[in-house]
Amino acid sequence: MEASVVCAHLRIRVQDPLLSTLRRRIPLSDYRCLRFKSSRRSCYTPFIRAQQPEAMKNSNVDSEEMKELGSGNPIDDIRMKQGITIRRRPTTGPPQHHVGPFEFRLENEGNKPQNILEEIVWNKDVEVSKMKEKKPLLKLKKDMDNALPPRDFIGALKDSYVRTGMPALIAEVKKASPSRGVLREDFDPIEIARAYEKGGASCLSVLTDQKFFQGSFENLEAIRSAGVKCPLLCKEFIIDAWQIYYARTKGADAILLISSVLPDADIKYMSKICKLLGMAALVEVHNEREMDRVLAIDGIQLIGINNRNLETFEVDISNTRKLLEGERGEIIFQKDIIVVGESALFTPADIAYVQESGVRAVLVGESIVKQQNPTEAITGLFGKDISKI
Ligand SMILES: O=P(O)(O)OC[C@@H](O)[C@@H](O)c1c[nH]c2ccccc12
Repeated sequence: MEASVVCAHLRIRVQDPLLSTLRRRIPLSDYRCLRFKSSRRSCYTPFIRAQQPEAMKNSNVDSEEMKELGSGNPIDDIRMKQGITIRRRPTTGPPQHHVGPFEFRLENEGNKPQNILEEIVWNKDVEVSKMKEKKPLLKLKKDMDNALPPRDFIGALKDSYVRTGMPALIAEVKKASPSRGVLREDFDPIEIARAYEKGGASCLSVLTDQKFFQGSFENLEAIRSAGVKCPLLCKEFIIDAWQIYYARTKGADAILLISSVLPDADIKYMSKICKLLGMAALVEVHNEREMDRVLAIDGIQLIGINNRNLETFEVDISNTRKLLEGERGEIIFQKDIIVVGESALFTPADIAYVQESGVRAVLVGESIVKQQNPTEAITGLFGKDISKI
């Protein structure tokens, strides 16, 4: 007898000796401590999960049932069901796979991130653990008493849209990116922030990731302390609620939640924390599936459609249009959600295109940060001086 089961990355064949041993010889109560070495395939070491799925209990498991069982790991199951391809960093050894009642690791499988976004997230995991150790949440909460008060990020976008009839601008203070390299050598964050404000930006986005974007929390704090009035988005890869509190202590008024990284439960929980702290959450989506997930969550007020795929770096501004067509656009309209068109916007025609698609705000970095005079760059991008409207 042989059962063939498929999981995310591989197909394994569980051979007869293993299955029949499972059926005949193992008392159910001993499942948790057993470990099998497969003599035929030395590359994997399946062992039995502590909790037995119901279907295993009658011990007549055939290949079809095995397929139905799912991974048995609730967190992985949820992520998979929601189409989240970005995996969290395995803490030790190669990643663990789950097939029906089995957990196993492939000894030869590299413990490497599959794409740049995954690499960033894994790196962030290590970084945040260290930061949390230095400053546990209780201490951090004390720092929040001294933080400058949060400002109305969404209100600023709405006011600007109503006033100008053009998408409100979230201008990004961005030195470099993994896809474009260094965008500006003479990078003075405060000077750039002031220039953006002068050019008519409603809000600013400040990259804080050091390793991949050459950003920092010092930049965020410095811009806030310099008296720049535009509300500030902390552009960070958030994977832990601790980071939201940290961003608040550094003067952030909004944070980014990336739906290809975070399951629905995290998005719900983290956006609630934002509300409690008086901050906004910009929830980023890149495809229809992510958009549908986010639209099904109550209380989401701000959605960003990224025209850049963070896994492959491909850019396509028609993505904004695609995700706002038909029923999705209707729901967004009814819920009065503000949609932000993100990335790869360079010309007045690009701005007009995303506005016609239904966005009320845009998030722009490269095209304005690269130019010597960012104030004039904004006028060039919109085709007019939006600071005077
Ligand atoms: O520089 P651009 O192409 O104008 O893009 C700005 C912004 O949309 C981009 O930096 C961005 C969008 N979502 C992100 C998530 C993480 C890091 C960066 C981003």
